[in-house]
Amino acid sequence: MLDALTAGALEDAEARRGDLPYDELDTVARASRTPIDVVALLSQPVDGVHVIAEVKRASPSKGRIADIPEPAALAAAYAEGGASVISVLTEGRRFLGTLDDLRAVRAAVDVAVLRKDFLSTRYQLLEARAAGADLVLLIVAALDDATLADLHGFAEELGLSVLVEVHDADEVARALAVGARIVGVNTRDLKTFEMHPERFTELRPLIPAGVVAVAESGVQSVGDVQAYKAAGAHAVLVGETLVRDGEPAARVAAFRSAS
Ligand SMILES: O=C(O)c1ccccc1NCC(=O)[C@H](O)[C@H](O)COP(=O)(O)O
Repeated sequence: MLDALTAGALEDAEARRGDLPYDELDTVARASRTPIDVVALLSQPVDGVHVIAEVKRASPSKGRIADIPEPAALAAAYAEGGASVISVLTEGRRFLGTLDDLRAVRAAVDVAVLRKDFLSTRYQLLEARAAGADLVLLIVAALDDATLADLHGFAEELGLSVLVEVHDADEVARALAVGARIVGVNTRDLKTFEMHPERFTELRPLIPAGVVAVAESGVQSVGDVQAYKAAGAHAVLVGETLVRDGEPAARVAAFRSAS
């Protein structure tokens, strides 16, 4: 599944590259607004926990989840509720996201924005910066060590913060080896789609002080957030629960203040 998602995202980016060559995009990206330092942002202590609130229409595990005709309006609600970061899924084939969603969110809110996608090339990082992202996702399981190191270094050169996603101890070690400063433990098994919330608690001791720890996926209740905070999460990343909620601002605020 991960290989297919990564290959599809690459194919779509290669098609866009036909319209906007690498060198032109590089110029546009580097001239765009200076990204927010998300490492510093998520390192700031808060009473509760930082919330990364996701714009998510669909997923491989659930199919269509929510109609989101105006991602900007949803992002504004998330910001009103106190989200520290808005995550925008830009993958088109299974998550039904677009880079235009990210641009619309960027234009609507001042808070940090994450490009959540299956990124494997420098071109896709340039796209993220040009569209207004502050933070990009790199999934350790989808990348070999050399590519992970190259993309991590290039993202930082562009001023982008990087959320490095892991699923097990070996991947934590690989993330730290490239200098990851934000490590996200995805509690969803990307092969079986089963949820393993205990995985965050198991892996958290392997993430050193000074590195931001994010608990990703499956958060449904304030109790879930409290458990992740107690286990040492600086932030939680929440998608489905928020997009299904009729009052996303209130739900973000409740998660944000969980302690
Ligand atoms: O959500 C999926 O089904 C999925 C399947 C395969 C790869 C990635 C997938 N999700 C991406 C994410 O990481 C989640 O959207 C994110 O962590 C939020 O999860 P949730 O709160 O459970 O919607």
